[in-house]
Amino acid sequence: DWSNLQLRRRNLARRHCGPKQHTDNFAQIGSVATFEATELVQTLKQITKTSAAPVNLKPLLMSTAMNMFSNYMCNIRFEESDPEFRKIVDYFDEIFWEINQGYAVDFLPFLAPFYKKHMEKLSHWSHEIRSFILSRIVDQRETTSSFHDTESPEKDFLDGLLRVLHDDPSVDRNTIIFMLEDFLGGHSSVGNLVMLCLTAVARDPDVGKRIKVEIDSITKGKRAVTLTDRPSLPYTEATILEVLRYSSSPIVPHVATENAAVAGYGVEKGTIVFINNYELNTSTKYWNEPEKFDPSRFLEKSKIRVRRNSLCDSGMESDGERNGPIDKTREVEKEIVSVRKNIPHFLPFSIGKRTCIGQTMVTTMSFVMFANIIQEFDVAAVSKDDLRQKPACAALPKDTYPLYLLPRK
Ligand code: HEM
Repeated sequence: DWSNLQLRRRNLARRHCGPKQHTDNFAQIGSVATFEATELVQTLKQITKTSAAPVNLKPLLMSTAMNMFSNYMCNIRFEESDPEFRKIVDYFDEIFWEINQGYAVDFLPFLAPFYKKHMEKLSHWSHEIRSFILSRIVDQRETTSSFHDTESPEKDFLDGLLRVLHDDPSVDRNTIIFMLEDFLGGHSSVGNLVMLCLTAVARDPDVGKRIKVEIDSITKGKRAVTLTDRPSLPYTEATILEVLRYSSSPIVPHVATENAAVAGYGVEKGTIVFINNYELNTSTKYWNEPEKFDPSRFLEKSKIRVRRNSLCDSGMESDGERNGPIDKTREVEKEIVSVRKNIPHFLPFSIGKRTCIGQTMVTTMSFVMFANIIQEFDVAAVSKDDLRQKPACAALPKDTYPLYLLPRK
Protein backbone atom coordinates (compact mmCIF):
# COMPACT_ATOMS: atom_id res chain seq x y z
CA ASP A 1 0.00 0.00 0.00
CA TRP A 2 1.84 3.08 -1.24
CA SER A 3 -0.85 5.62 -0.36
CA ASN A 4 0.28 8.97 1.02
CA LEU A 5 -0.83 7.92 4.48
CA GLN A 6 1.47 4.88 4.39
CA LEU A 7 4.31 6.99 3.07
CA ARG A 8 3.91 9.48 5.90
CA ARG A 9 3.59 6.64 8.39
CA ARG A 10 6.87 5.13 7.26
CA ASN A 11 8.73 8.45 7.13
CA LEU A 12 7.60 9.47 10.58
CA ALA A 13 8.30 6.04 12.05
CA ARG A 14 11.73 5.84 10.37
CA ARG A 15 12.88 9.13 11.87
CA HIS A 16 12.09 8.04 15.42
CA CYS A 17 12.09 4.26 15.38
CA GLY A 18 14.76 3.57 12.77
CA PRO A 19 17.24 6.42 13.21
CA LYS A 20 20.61 6.30 11.49
CA GLN A 21 23.80 6.06 13.54
CA HIS A 22 25.31 9.37 14.64
CA THR A 23 21.88 11.07 14.86
CA ASP A 24 20.50 12.54 18.09
CA ASN A 25 17.72 9.96 18.13
CA PHE A 26 20.22 7.09 17.89
CA ALA A 27 22.19 8.53 20.82
CA GLN A 28 18.93 8.90 22.75
CA ILE A 29 18.09 5.21 22.20
CA GLY A 30 21.53 4.39 23.63
CA SER A 31 21.12 6.47 26.77
CA VAL A 32 17.57 5.26 27.47
CA ALA A 33 18.66 1.64 26.94
CA THR A 34 21.59 1.97 29.37
CA PHE A 35 19.39 3.67 31.97
CA GLU A 36 16.74 0.95 31.86
CA ALA A 37 19.28 -1.89 31.73
CA THR A 38 21.00 -0.46 34.82
CA GLU A 39 17.65 -0.32 36.65
CA LEU A 40 17.07 -3.97 35.69
CA VAL A 41 20.50 -5.02 36.96
CA GLN A 42 19.80 -3.27 40.30
CA THR A 43 16.48 -5.11 40.64
CA LEU A 44 18.14 -8.43 39.82
CA LYS A 45 20.88 -7.76 42.37
CA GLN A 46 18.23 -7.16 45.04
CA ILE A 47 16.41 -10.37 44.12
CA THR A 48 19.54 -12.52 44.11
CA LYS A 49 20.77 -10.98 47.37
CA THR A 50 17.77 -12.25 49.28
CA SER A 51 17.21 -15.58 47.55
CA ALA A 52 19.29 -18.21 45.77
CA ALA A 53 16.19 -19.58 44.00
CA PRO A 54 15.92 -19.46 40.22
CA VAL A 55 14.54 -16.14 38.99
CA ASN A 56 11.31 -15.76 37.02
CA LEU A 57 13.18 -13.51 34.63
CA LYS A 58 10.87 -13.09 31.66
CA PRO A 59 8.36 -10.62 33.20
CA LEU A 60 11.26 -8.41 34.30
CA LEU A 61 12.81 -8.45 30.83
CA MET A 62 9.43 -7.58 29.31
CA SER A 63 8.84 -4.57 31.57
CA THR A 64 12.41 -3.35 31.04
CA ALA A 65 11.86 -3.56 27.27
CA MET A 66 8.51 -1.74 27.57
CA ASN A 67 10.14 1.01 29.62
CA MET A 68 12.92 1.31 27.03
CA PHE A 69 10.26 1.81 24.35
CA SER A 70 7.89 4.09 26.29
CA ASN A 71 10.75 6.14 27.72
CA TYR A 72 12.30 6.64 24.27
CA MET A 73 9.08 7.08 22.24
CA CYS A 74 6.91 8.91 24.78
CA ASN A 75 9.25 10.20 27.51
CA ILE A 76 7.38 8.25 30.14
CA ARG A 77 8.31 5.21 32.23
CA PHE A 78 6.50 3.06 34.75
CA GLU A 79 7.33 1.28 37.98
CA GLU A 80 7.53 -2.50 37.88
CA SER A 81 5.22 -2.51 40.92
CA ASP A 82 2.48 -0.56 39.06
CA PRO A 83 -0.30 -3.20 38.65
CA GLU A 84 -1.82 -1.62 35.50
CA PHE A 85 1.57 -1.45 33.83
CA ARG A 86 2.36 -5.07 34.80
CA LYS A 87 -0.98 -6.18 33.39
CA ILE A 88 -0.58 -4.58 29.97
CA VAL A 89 3.02 -5.80 29.61
CA ASP A 90 1.67 -9.32 30.20
CA TYR A 91 -1.14 -8.78 27.68
CA PHE A 92 1.30 -7.55 25.04
CA ASP A 93 3.39 -10.66 25.68
CA GLU A 94 0.36 -12.95 25.40
CA ILE A 95 -0.53 -11.35 22.06
CA PHE A 96 3.08 -11.65 20.83
CA TRP A 97 3.03 -15.36 21.66
CA GLU A 98 -0.33 -15.85 19.90
CA ILE A 99 0.63 -14.03 16.69
CA ASN A 100 3.80 -16.10 16.50
CA GLN A 101 1.89 -19.40 16.50
CA GLY A 102 0.70 -19.20 12.88
CA TYR A 103 -2.94 -20.39 13.14
CA ALA A 104 -4.81 -21.51 10.03
CA VAL A 105 -7.23 -18.58 10.44
CA ASP A 106 -4.34 -16.15 9.83
CA PHE A 107 -4.32 -17.36 6.21
CA LEU A 108 -7.91 -18.54 5.80
CA PRO A 109 -10.12 -15.80 7.32
CA PHE A 110 -13.33 -17.73 6.62
CA LEU A 111 -12.33 -20.03 9.52
CA ALA A 112 -12.93 -17.14 11.95
CA PRO A 113 -16.20 -18.58 13.41
CA PHE A 114 -14.23 -21.62 14.65
CA TYR A 115 -11.82 -19.30 16.46
CA LYS A 116 -14.46 -17.23 18.28
CA LYS A 117 -13.08 -17.80 21.80
CA HIS A 118 -9.53 -17.17 20.64
CA MET A 119 -10.55 -13.90 18.94
CA GLU A 120 -12.49 -12.76 22.02
CA LYS A 121 -9.41 -13.30 24.17
CA LEU A 122 -7.24 -11.25 21.79
CA SER A 123 -9.89 -8.57 21.62
CA HIS A 124 -10.07 -8.30 25.43
CA TRP A 125 -6.28 -7.92 25.72
CA SER A 126 -6.28 -5.29 22.97
CA HIS A 127 -9.04 -3.28 24.65
CA GLU A 128 -7.16 -3.20 27.94
CA ILE A 129 -3.98 -2.12 26.17
CA ARG A 130 -5.86 0.65 24.34
CA SER A 131 -7.34 2.00 27.61
CA PHE A 132 -3.92 2.06 29.25
CA ILE A 133 -2.26 3.82 26.32
CA LEU A 134 -5.01 6.44 26.18
CA SER A 135 -5.26 7.15 29.88
CA ARG A 136 -1.64 6.75 30.99
CA ILE A 137 0.26 8.01 27.93
CA VAL A 138 -1.79 10.03 25.40
CA ASP A 139 -4.11 11.92 27.80
CA GLN A 140 -1.14 12.74 30.03
CA ARG A 141 0.67 14.32 27.10
CA GLU A 142 -2.33 16.21 25.73
CA THR A 143 -2.94 17.87 29.09
CA THR A 144 0.63 19.17 29.57
CA SER A 145 0.94 22.93 29.10
CA SER A 146 3.85 22.69 26.62
CA PHE A 147 1.93 20.29 24.36
CA HIS A 148 0.08 23.06 22.46
CA ASP A 149 3.25 25.01 21.73
CA THR A 150 3.67 23.87 18.12
CA GLU A 151 6.70 26.14 17.63
CA SER A 152 8.82 24.02 19.97
CA PRO A 153 10.85 21.18 18.42
CA GLU A 154 9.22 17.75 18.18
CA LYS A 155 9.97 16.10 21.49
CA ASP A 156 9.56 12.42 20.58
CA PHE A 157 7.60 9.91 18.49
CA LEU A 158 4.39 10.63 20.43
CA ASP A 159 4.74 14.35 19.71
CA GLY A 160 5.32 13.59 16.02
CA LEU A 161 2.19 11.40 15.85
CA LEU A 162 -0.05 13.89 17.64
CA ARG A 163 1.16 16.72 15.43
CA VAL A 164 0.14 14.76 12.30
CA LEU A 165 -3.31 14.48 13.84
CA HIS A 166 -3.41 18.20 14.53
CA ASP A 167 -2.05 19.27 11.10
CA ASP A 168 -3.84 16.84 8.78
CA PRO A 169 -7.64 16.55 9.05
CA SER A 170 -7.61 13.53 6.70
CA VAL A 171 -5.84 11.43 9.37
CA ASP A 172 -8.12 9.99 12.03
CA ARG A 173 -7.31 9.53 15.70
CA ASN A 174 -7.76 5.77 15.56
CA THR A 175 -5.00 5.43 12.93
CA ILE A 176 -2.60 7.43 15.07
CA ILE A 177 -3.35 5.64 18.33
CA PHE A 178 -3.12 2.28 16.57
CA MET A 179 0.29 3.24 15.21
CA LEU A 180 1.53 4.19 18.67
CA GLU A 181 0.20 0.92 20.10
CA ASP A 182 1.77 -1.07 17.30
CA PHE A 183 5.22 0.44 17.77
CA LEU A 184 5.12 0.31 21.57
CA GLY A 185 4.10 -3.34 21.18
CA GLY A 186 7.43 -3.94 19.45
CA HIS A 187 8.97 -4.13 22.94
CA SER A 188 7.68 -7.71 23.22
CA SER A 189 10.07 -8.78 20.49
CA VAL A 190 13.02 -7.26 22.39
CA GLY A 191 12.10 -8.90 25.73
CA ASN A 192 11.60 -12.28 24.08
CA LEU A 193 14.82 -11.96 22.08
CA VAL A 194 16.86 -11.22 25.23
CA MET A 195 15.24 -14.20 26.98
CA LEU A 196 16.27 -16.39 24.03
CA CYS A 197 19.83 -15.01 24.20
CA LEU A 198 20.03 -15.81 27.93
CA THR A 199 18.66 -19.26 27.17
CA ALA A 200 21.46 -19.77 24.65
CA VAL A 201 24.00 -18.86 27.35
CA ALA A 202 22.34 -21.17 29.89
CA ARG A 203 22.52 -23.97 27.32
CA ASP A 204 26.16 -23.37 26.46
CA PRO A 205 28.18 -21.74 29.29
CA ASP A 206 31.21 -21.33 26.99
CA VAL A 207 29.26 -18.72 25.02
CA GLY A 208 28.65 -16.79 28.27
CA LYS A 209 32.33 -17.05 29.25
CA ARG A 210 33.46 -15.65 25.91
CA ILE A 211 31.04 -12.74 26.16
CA LYS A 212 32.25 -11.95 29.70
CA VAL A 213 35.92 -11.92 28.64
CA GLU A 214 35.03 -9.55 25.81
CA ILE A 215 32.97 -7.21 28.03
CA ASP A 216 35.51 -7.23 30.89
CA SER A 217 38.26 -6.17 28.50
CA ILE A 218 36.28 -3.03 27.68
CA THR A 219 34.49 -1.99 30.87
CA LYS A 220 36.97 -3.60 33.33
CA GLY A 221 33.83 -4.35 35.34
CA LYS A 222 33.68 -0.72 36.44
CA ARG A 223 30.77 0.67 34.47
CA ALA A 224 27.65 -0.34 32.57
CA VAL A 225 27.92 -1.49 28.94
CA THR A 226 26.67 1.21 26.56
CA LEU A 227 25.67 1.27 22.93
CA THR A 228 28.96 2.96 21.99
CA ASP A 229 30.76 -0.21 23.18
CA ARG A 230 29.05 -2.29 20.49
CA PRO A 231 31.86 -2.17 17.87
CA SER A 232 34.28 -3.41 20.57
CA LEU A 233 32.01 -6.32 21.54
CA PRO A 234 31.56 -8.24 18.28
CA TYR A 235 31.06 -11.67 19.88
CA THR A 236 28.23 -10.31 22.07
CA GLU A 237 26.51 -8.82 19.03
CA ALA A 238 27.14 -12.02 17.04
CA THR A 239 25.40 -14.07 19.76
CA ILE A 240 22.22 -12.02 19.23
CA LEU A 241 22.47 -12.56 15.45
CA GLU A 242 22.92 -16.30 15.96
CA VAL A 243 19.76 -16.36 18.10
CA LEU A 244 17.91 -14.44 15.37
CA ARG A 245 19.16 -16.92 12.76
CA TYR A 246 17.44 -19.78 14.55
CA SER A 247 14.26 -17.90 15.50
CA SER A 248 13.43 -15.91 12.32
CA SER A 249 9.95 -16.44 10.97
CA PRO A 250 9.51 -18.47 7.77
CA ILE A 251 6.55 -16.27 6.85
CA VAL A 252 7.34 -12.88 5.35
CA PRO A 253 4.49 -12.31 2.89
CA HIS A 254 4.80 -10.01 -0.11
CA VAL A 255 2.68 -9.45 -3.23
CA ALA A 256 4.23 -9.07 -6.68
CA THR A 257 3.34 -5.55 -7.88
CA GLU A 258 4.23 -6.39 -11.49
CA ASN A 259 4.94 -9.42 -13.66
CA ALA A 260 8.46 -10.59 -12.92
CA ALA A 261 10.91 -13.47 -13.30
CA VAL A 262 12.73 -14.77 -10.22
CA ALA A 263 15.50 -17.32 -10.77
CA GLY A 264 13.89 -18.34 -14.03
CA TYR A 265 10.38 -18.72 -12.58
CA GLY A 266 7.58 -16.48 -13.83
CA VAL A 267 5.78 -14.54 -11.09
CA GLU A 268 2.54 -12.88 -12.17
CA LYS A 269 1.42 -9.55 -10.79
CA GLY A 270 -0.75 -10.16 -7.70
CA THR A 271 0.94 -13.44 -6.73
CA ILE A 272 1.65 -13.82 -3.02
CA VAL A 273 5.33 -14.55 -2.48
CA PHE A 274 6.83 -15.67 0.85
CA ILE A 275 10.41 -15.10 1.88
CA ASN A 276 11.23 -18.23 3.86
CA ASN A 277 13.83 -17.00 6.32
CA TYR A 278 13.90 -20.28 8.18
CA GLU A 279 15.05 -22.13 5.07
CA LEU A 280 17.58 -19.39 4.27
CA ASN A 281 18.92 -19.52 7.83
CA THR A 282 19.22 -23.27 8.23
CA SER A 283 20.17 -24.55 4.78
CA THR A 284 23.52 -26.34 4.40
CA LYS A 285 23.71 -24.50 1.09
CA TYR A 286 24.50 -21.30 2.97
CA TRP A 287 25.90 -22.28 6.38
CA ASN A 288 28.50 -24.69 7.76
CA GLU A 289 26.89 -26.95 10.34
CA PRO A 290 23.68 -24.86 10.47
CA GLU A 291 22.29 -26.93 13.37
CA LYS A 292 25.19 -25.83 15.61
CA PHE A 293 24.85 -22.71 17.80
CA ASP A 294 28.00 -20.83 16.87
CA PRO A 295 28.04 -17.00 17.09
CA SER A 296 31.52 -16.87 15.57
CA ARG A 297 30.00 -17.65 12.15
CA PHE A 298 29.01 -13.96 12.16
CA LEU A 299 32.56 -12.74 12.81
CA GLU A 300 35.32 -11.84 10.40
CA LYS A 301 38.93 -10.84 10.79
CA SER A 302 40.47 -8.00 8.88
CA LYS A 303 43.68 -6.02 8.98
CA ILE A 304 43.91 -2.30 9.49
CA ARG A 305 46.95 -0.04 9.59
CA VAL A 306 47.38 1.97 12.77
CA ARG A 307 50.04 4.33 14.10
CA ARG A 308 52.35 2.47 16.46
CA ASN A 309 51.52 4.75 19.42
CA SER A 310 47.81 4.34 18.92
CA LEU A 311 48.13 0.66 19.84
CA CYS A 312 47.99 1.74 23.47
CA ASP A 313 44.63 1.19 25.15
CA SER A 314 43.78 4.81 25.81
CA GLY A 315 43.14 5.54 22.12
CA MET A 316 44.64 9.01 22.68
CA GLU A 317 47.32 10.44 20.45
CA SER A 318 49.70 13.14 21.59
CA ASP A 319 49.18 16.54 20.00
CA GLY A 320 52.55 16.35 18.26
CA GLU A 321 51.53 13.09 16.63
CA ARG A 322 48.18 14.40 15.41
CA ASN A 323 49.56 17.58 13.87
CA GLY A 324 52.68 16.12 12.27
CA PRO A 325 52.87 14.73 8.72
CA ILE A 326 51.81 11.11 8.27
CA ASP A 327 54.86 8.90 8.70
CA LYS A 328 54.12 5.54 7.01
CA THR A 329 57.13 3.90 8.66
CA ARG A 330 55.48 4.39 12.06
CA GLU A 331 52.38 2.47 10.98
CA VAL A 332 51.84 -1.19 11.88
CA GLU A 333 49.25 -3.72 10.80
CA LYS A 334 46.69 -4.75 13.40
CA GLU A 335 44.19 -7.59 13.14
CA ILE A 336 40.67 -6.73 14.21
CA VAL A 337 37.57 -8.88 14.64
CA SER A 338 34.21 -7.42 13.63
CA VAL A 339 30.68 -8.53 12.84
CA ARG A 340 30.16 -9.59 9.21
CA LYS A 341 27.85 -7.09 7.55
CA ASN A 342 25.57 -7.62 4.58
CA ILE A 343 25.45 -11.41 4.41
CA PRO A 344 23.23 -11.71 1.30
CA HIS A 345 21.22 -14.73 2.55
CA PHE A 346 20.74 -13.48 6.13
CA LEU A 347 17.61 -11.30 6.09
CA PRO A 348 15.93 -11.51 9.53
CA PHE A 349 14.48 -8.03 9.03
CA SER A 350 13.80 -8.59 5.32
CA ILE A 351 15.01 -6.27 2.59
CA GLY A 352 13.69 -3.58 0.24
CA LYS A 353 11.02 -0.92 0.66
CA ARG A 354 9.06 -2.79 3.31
CA THR A 355 12.06 -3.76 5.44
CA CYS A 356 11.47 -3.79 9.22
CA ILE A 357 11.33 -0.27 10.61
CA GLY A 358 12.07 -1.42 14.16
CA GLN A 359 15.36 -3.19 13.45
CA THR A 360 17.56 -0.45 14.93
CA MET A 361 15.53 -0.48 18.14
CA VAL A 362 15.68 -4.27 18.33
CA THR A 363 19.40 -4.64 17.72
CA THR A 364 20.46 -1.72 19.94
CA MET A 365 18.16 -2.29 22.90
CA SER A 366 18.60 -6.06 23.03
CA PHE A 367 22.38 -5.59 22.86
CA VAL A 368 22.45 -3.19 25.83
CA MET A 369 20.07 -5.27 27.96
CA PHE A 370 21.73 -8.62 27.21
CA ALA A 371 25.32 -7.35 27.65
CA ASN A 372 24.59 -5.70 31.00
CA ILE A 373 22.97 -8.84 32.43
CA ILE A 374 25.88 -11.03 31.30
CA GLN A 375 28.39 -8.53 32.69
CA GLU A 376 26.85 -8.88 36.16
CA PHE A 377 25.60 -12.48 36.37
CA ASP A 378 26.40 -16.05 35.48
CA VAL A 379 23.29 -17.58 33.92
CA ALA A 380 22.36 -21.24 34.38
CA ALA A 381 19.40 -23.50 33.71
CA VAL A 382 17.51 -25.33 36.43
CA SER A 383 17.50 -28.25 34.00
CA LYS A 384 18.64 -27.98 30.40
CA ASP A 385 15.62 -30.09 29.40
CA ASP A 386 13.37 -27.16 30.43
CA LEU A 387 14.88 -24.86 27.81
CA ARG A 388 12.43 -25.76 25.10
CA GLN A 389 12.29 -23.45 22.12
CA LYS A 390 10.36 -23.79 18.88
CA PRO A 391 12.46 -23.37 15.74
CA ALA A 392 11.54 -20.37 13.57
CA CYS A 393 9.71 -18.77 16.47
CA ALA A 394 10.82 -15.54 18.18
CA ALA A 395 8.39 -15.98 21.09
CA LEU A 396 8.39 -17.91 24.34
CA PRO A 397 5.21 -18.43 26.38
CA LYS A 398 4.47 -15.73 28.98
CA ASP A 399 5.00 -18.23 31.80
CA THR A 400 8.25 -19.79 30.80
CA TYR A 401 11.18 -21.43 32.59
CA PRO A 402 13.06 -19.52 35.31
CA LEU A 403 16.86 -19.24 35.21
CA TYR A 404 19.53 -19.16 37.90
CA LEU A 405 21.34 -15.83 38.10
CA LEU A 406 24.54 -15.96 40.09
CA PRO A 407 26.06 -12.54 40.82
CA ARG A 408 29.68 -12.46 39.67
CA LYS A 409 32.27 -11.92 42.34
C1 HEM B 1 13.17 -9.59 16.65
C2 HEM B 1 12.50 -8.54 16.29
C3 HEM B 1 11.95 -8.25 14.92
C4 HEM B 1 12.08 -8.96 13.74
C5 HEM B 1 12.86 -10.25 13.50
C6 HEM B 1 11.34 -8.23 12.73
C7 HEM B 1 11.22 -8.62 11.41
C8 HEM B 1 10.40 -8.00 10.49
C9 HEM B 1 10.15 -8.49 9.15
C10 HEM B 1 10.76 -9.76 8.55
C11 HEM B 1 9.29 -7.62 8.55
C12 HEM B 1 8.67 -7.76 7.14
C13 HEM B 1 9.37 -6.92 6.14
C14 HEM B 1 8.87 -7.23 4.77
O1 HEM B 1 7.66 -7.30 4.54
O2 HEM B 1 9.69 -7.36 3.85
C15 HEM B 1 9.00 -6.56 9.50
C16 HEM B 1 8.19 -5.47 9.23
C17 HEM B 1 7.96 -4.46 10.13
N1 HEM B 1 8.49 -4.33 11.39
FE1 HEM B 1 9.69 -5.67 12.32
N2 HEM B 1 10.78 -7.11 13.30
C18 HEM B 1 11.14 -7.07 14.62
C19 HEM B 1 10.81 -6.10 15.53
C20 HEM B 1 10.16 -4.92 15.24
C21 HEM B 1 9.94 -3.82 16.16
C22 HEM B 1 10.47 -3.74 17.58
C23 HEM B 1 9.22 -2.86 15.49
C24 HEM B 1 8.74 -1.51 15.96
C25 HEM B 1 9.26 -0.81 16.89
C26 HEM B 1 9.00 -3.36 14.16
C27 HEM B 1 8.31 -2.65 13.18
C28 HEM B 1 8.03 -3.17 11.93
C29 HEM B 1 7.15 -2.48 10.97
C30 HEM B 1 6.42 -1.18 11.19
C31 HEM B 1 7.12 -3.30 9.85
C32 HEM B 1 6.31 -3.06 8.57
C33 HEM B 1 7.06 -2.15 7.65
C34 HEM B 1 6.14 -1.59 6.58
O3 HEM B 1 5.01 -1.32 6.87
O4 HEM B 1 6.61 -1.44 5.46
N3 HEM B 1 9.58 -4.59 14.05
N4 HEM B 1 9.69 -6.82 10.66
